[in-house]
Amino acid sequence: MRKNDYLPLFETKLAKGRTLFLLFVTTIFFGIFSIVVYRTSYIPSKEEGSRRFAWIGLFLAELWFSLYWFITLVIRWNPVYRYTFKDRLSLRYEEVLPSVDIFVCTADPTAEPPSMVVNTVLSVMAYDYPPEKLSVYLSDDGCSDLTFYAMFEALRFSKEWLPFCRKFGVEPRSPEAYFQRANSQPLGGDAAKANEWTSIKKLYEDMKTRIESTNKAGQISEEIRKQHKGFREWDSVSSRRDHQTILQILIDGRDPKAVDSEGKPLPTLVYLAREKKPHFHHNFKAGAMNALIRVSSRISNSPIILNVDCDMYSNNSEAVRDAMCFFLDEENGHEIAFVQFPQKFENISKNDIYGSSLRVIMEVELRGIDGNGGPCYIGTGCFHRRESLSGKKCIEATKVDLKNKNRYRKTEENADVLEETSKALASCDYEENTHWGKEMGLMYGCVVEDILTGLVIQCRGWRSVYFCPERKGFLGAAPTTLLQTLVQQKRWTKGDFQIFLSRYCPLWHGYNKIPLRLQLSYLAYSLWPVNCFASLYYAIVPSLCLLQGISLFPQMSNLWAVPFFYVFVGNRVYSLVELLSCGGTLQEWLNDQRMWLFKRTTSYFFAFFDYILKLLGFTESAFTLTSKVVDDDVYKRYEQEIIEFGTTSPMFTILTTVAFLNVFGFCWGVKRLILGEQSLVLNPFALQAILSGLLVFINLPIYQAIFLRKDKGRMPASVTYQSIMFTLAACSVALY
Ligand SMILES: O=c1ccn([C@@H]2O[C@H](COP(=O)(O)OP(=O)(O)O[C@H]3O[C@H](CO)[C@@H](O)[C@H](O)[C@H]3O)[C@@H](O)[C@H]2O)c(=O)[nH]1
Ligand SMILES: [Mn+2]
Repeated sequence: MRKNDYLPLFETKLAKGRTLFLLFVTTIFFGIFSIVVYRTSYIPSKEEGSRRFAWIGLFLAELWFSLYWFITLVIRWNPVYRYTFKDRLSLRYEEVLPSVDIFVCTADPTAEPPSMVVNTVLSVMAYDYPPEKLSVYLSDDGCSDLTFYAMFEALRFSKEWLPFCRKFGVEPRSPEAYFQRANSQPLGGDAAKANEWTSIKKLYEDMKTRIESTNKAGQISEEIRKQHKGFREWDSVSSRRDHQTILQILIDGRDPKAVDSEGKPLPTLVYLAREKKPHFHHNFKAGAMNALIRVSSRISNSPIILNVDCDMYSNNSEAVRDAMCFFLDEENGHEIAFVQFPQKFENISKNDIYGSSLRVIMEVELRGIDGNGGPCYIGTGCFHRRESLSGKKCIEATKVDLKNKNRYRKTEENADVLEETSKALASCDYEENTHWGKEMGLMYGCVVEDILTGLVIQCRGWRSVYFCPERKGFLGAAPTTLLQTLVQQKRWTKGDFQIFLSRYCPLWHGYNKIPLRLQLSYLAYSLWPVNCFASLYYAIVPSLCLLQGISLFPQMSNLWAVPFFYVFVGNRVYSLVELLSCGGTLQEWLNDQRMWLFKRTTSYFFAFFDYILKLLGFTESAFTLTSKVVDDDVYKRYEQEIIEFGTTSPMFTILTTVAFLNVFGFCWGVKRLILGEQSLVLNPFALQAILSGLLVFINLPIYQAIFLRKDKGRMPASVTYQSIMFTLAACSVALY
């Protein structure tokens, strides 16, 4: 055994059941191999023109699926589980814990209500960590005085909230989430405690009411404006796209008067709206983060940076300590650039109707990618080493000593002076002719700045770690309508594809820098959009061929049908078991299957063409913000798990057209099975009809939305008409 001092601060365990997995994979592999043999040895002759054509297309689609299957296999090869020892951390380093800068990003007071932002900010201010070592920065790309006002309220409420959290070990430390959950049982029934609970709850609710009514009014009253000098800044703001830098240190942690109601120090709290000018590209979230990196380096300069989206509150007050177990580990800590926590969501419907919990990605795939060399950076819930964001390679980095005895950084400047002198760091032209966005900070030019930045950091020799504590570290808001989900997926898909085709392609850029299996893991996401072609083909052509009487699969009695069955059923059963084993339900699996079809035929398809249009210079990539608010009516349907259509969108037209084609194909298929002379097992159309039948089953909610539903979320008539036209066109092409 090693000396006590050197007991590691974290440990890594490998997943079990690998032999079984290997066995299963081998059988699937033989299945795929047999399909390839069948497809190549029975290619229809040239005389059967259209059948030959359809056959080869199907074969190509199957080859693509096989390649993609191989990549998902690489991801599942070697999942790892991480565990931390926070008690050892406290024993060894309690006095010298590193300080942490926490960045929260928000961009629009309408899509991201200030009352939500406040909760996120309060939750991270209340971490179980020495408060004098925490600095919270809010970046407001919406440059909204409403959001600033909410921060001002947070500053006052934190003086009561932080002591309350400490005293009662509150979890989670977002007041909204806490009061929603603990409502029925205020702290175990003790009268004094109950009183305290009631009074802080009232304080919170009053604050929330004030924030929301101010928000509704759309402006700040004169009375409030007098209470903080910061409000005056908005006198010279003409629009959110054109304004000076607004930097306000709301709480200055160095100030001995900055204490909570128990006299304990408060964390530093800073509001920043970086400068915006019409002619400067602001690079969305990556630009905001880079401005924060610079500004914070003057104000607190903590060696560790945590970044969260404004909709993702801290759900586990010990998460900072968990992260430190990795960074401070004597043996492996020095090469770890970031510690990524999973994205978990609190607003998932019972059976995750839109598949937005990303359960399999979070529970299975990222663990696997961690085993392959380190998880990707997924934008939120991630602790970074400041040094690794500065563009340095791992071996070149000075490895600043993270340990820190000093309570505060020694800057003599008082807060007002500090504000003035730091402003320039967030101005539009600061980055001109610098390496920011290219070598330093988060990378520009990609709508998934997170994935790209993570990849580049890993290629500089840094490691990363994926950590899923039992009590979820962060909880966010997932999109709650079908269209929002598809649009979000489109942004991700487009961004990942853009990386694939750029000079940062994991295959070239990562060559010899990161392990091959990590390069391949990145491909799983980069190649998402290409899936659309194979999927659209498989969802449309076999159905159309049923109309025309072209058979594309072996008869059921034929031995060659076995691999088709086995590979299809085997893989579906595997995905079901996988989902169930990480806590999903059967219905959730079905929903997930449907969403995969929907995403592949719409989001991926549009992402692909958007990218091509951008390449040709027709469009600029934009970051379409996911709205975090929806109508009550819409939300009710979400909770009842009724799929929301309700608006016209080309995405819905595609979905509906495919659904109609499947119905036609299926009806014709059934007709052929009934009228055919052979029995079912001998009928050459049986497998194809089953395929169309499955697609019809998956698409059932679409037919419902068209024909049966009366609510506002039903399919708009114009979408239906358009789709009928497309369907008829496709059918007539197929038939004549
Ligand atoms: O110009 C912008 C646009 C967005 N944001 C912030 O970026 C975050 C993510 O935006 P959201 O609309 O919630 O997108 P999601 O699809 O939910 O975000 C996921 O995907 C993004 C990359 O596409 C990552 O940056 C995020 O961390 C990740 O959660 C939010 O806090 C926004 O306030 C900005 O600060 N400035
Ligand atoms: Mn989000």
